[in-house]
Amino acid sequence: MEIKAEKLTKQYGKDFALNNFDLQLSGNKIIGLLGKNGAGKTTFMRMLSGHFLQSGGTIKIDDQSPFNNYPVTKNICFIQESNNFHEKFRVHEVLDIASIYYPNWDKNQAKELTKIFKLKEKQKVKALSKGMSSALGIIIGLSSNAPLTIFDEPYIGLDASFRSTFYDLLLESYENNPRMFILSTHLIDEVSKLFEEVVILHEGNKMLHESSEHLAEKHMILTGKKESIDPLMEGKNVIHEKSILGQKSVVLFDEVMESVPSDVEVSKATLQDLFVYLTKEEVKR
Ligand SMILES: Nc1ncnc2c1ncn2[C@@H]1O[C@H](COP(=O)(O)OP(=O)(O)OP(=O)(O)O)[C@@H](O)[C@H]1O
Repeated sequence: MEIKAEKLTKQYGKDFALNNFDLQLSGNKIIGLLGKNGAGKTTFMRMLSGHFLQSGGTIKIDDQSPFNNYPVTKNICFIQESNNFHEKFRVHEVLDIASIYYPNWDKNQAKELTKIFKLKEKQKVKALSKGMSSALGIIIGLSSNAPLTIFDEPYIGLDASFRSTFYDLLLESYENNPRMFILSTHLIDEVSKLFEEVVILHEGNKMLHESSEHLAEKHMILTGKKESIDPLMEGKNVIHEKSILGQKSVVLFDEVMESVPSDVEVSKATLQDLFVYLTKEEVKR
């Protein structure tokens, strides 16, 4: 699966939800799509899923536009934050409809996951709690076996234990049937270990697209006495700094330093922290 967005733009009145957004994704991997509230993540995922048309630019999946194009969209399963399954249906009916839409639907997997998430097949959608409704979306996302499966914060209402079950199942499903997953989340620390690649959207544009490995390599935290740290910061891209009681800690981005003085400690930031530092308003990149 090859995704290519070029100068992708979505405008609402005078406001741009996406503005000349370029992105290329390919291969079977789990990709984290991160961004602050309003960054444009859902807008991008909706266009990727063919739900609506862009105002400008192009979006192609394997060289085809997804909008209104079932041969493309049957291979895309988009699970949204609030699933909006029709209230009059029962759980098994929602699953039956999904099984017709998605050509690679795995009925046994859906049955097993329904048990794991403790959903009753005969229960009506309108009687599902928020967490149960999220679970139903997750069951569809995983059982669809769609070559491109997109989860937009699919865990609303799910408790920590079921969220952890979801992450385990996602990994298991990926290992059994490698495909492209795009996962948009604000709970970055919970899932960062799953991401092979990370995309950060900021104010309707791409701020960063890196493999997790490269992202770890291209930054460093330096901690030590202020006198030792200050000279190391000169001319460097410092995305965060803090000082406590004469001890200073700085985060350098896009910088590789072969060696540091012996009294300076080198460590790595979590993805969550990097995300926060990079998307803070005062950071210039
Ligand atoms: N239907 C709409 N009409 C007008 N503006 C919209 C509409 N949908 C989205 N927007 C605007 O587009 C921008 C991007 O919204 P989007 O939902 O894509 O962001 P997001 O990154 O998914 O945010 P969140 O993390 O809060 O879900 C926001 O400024 C939002 O207000």
